Amino acid sequence: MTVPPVAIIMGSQSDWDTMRHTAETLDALAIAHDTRIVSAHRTPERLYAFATGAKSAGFKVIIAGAGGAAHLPGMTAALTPLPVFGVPVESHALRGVDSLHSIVQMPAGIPVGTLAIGRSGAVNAALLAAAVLALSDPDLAGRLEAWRSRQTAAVAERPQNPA
Ligand SMILES: Nc1c(C(=O)O)ncn1[C@@H]1O[C@H](COP(=O)(O)O)[C@@H](O)[C@H]1O
Repeated sequence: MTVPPVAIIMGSQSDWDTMRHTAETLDALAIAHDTRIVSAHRTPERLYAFATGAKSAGFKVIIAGAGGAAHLPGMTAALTPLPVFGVPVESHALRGVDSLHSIVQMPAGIPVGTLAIGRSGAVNAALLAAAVLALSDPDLAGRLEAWRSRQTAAVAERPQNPA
């Protein structure tokens, strides 16, 4: 079985509402991906097995979404040499600021590329993964360029119903 280039992992089923935007953006770029629930807190052995085996399995980039005390992206980065992008999921109590701070403040030596809180971060994690993969995939580079051109063309010059 061929392993897709991107793994999307998330701490809980409840993160899917955010992380589905990563999956949808990768779909729009025809980038195959795998989605899994992996939690540093609740399923530490699953995390260890996944992260230590991810590179040899054939994954190229890992996108990790988590909320609250969001240790998942950092712990994943500690266990693999692959690039890890972290998406702070918006939490109820602190609106995702806790998630953001947990993911972004990594100690020097173990990087996590941290995106914005919520949907924007989930979309941009996919685009960043696409940009990395496009460095060695000219077809994907073309698809990414076309995606951005469509986005530009979709922005109206004037707002509808201006106040
Ligand atoms: N931050 C983490 C980790 C982790 O970092 O390992 N595992 C679960 N969680 C987060 O807990 C939040 C609440 O989870 P539940 O909705 O299941 O209670 C989720 O946003 C999840 O990412």
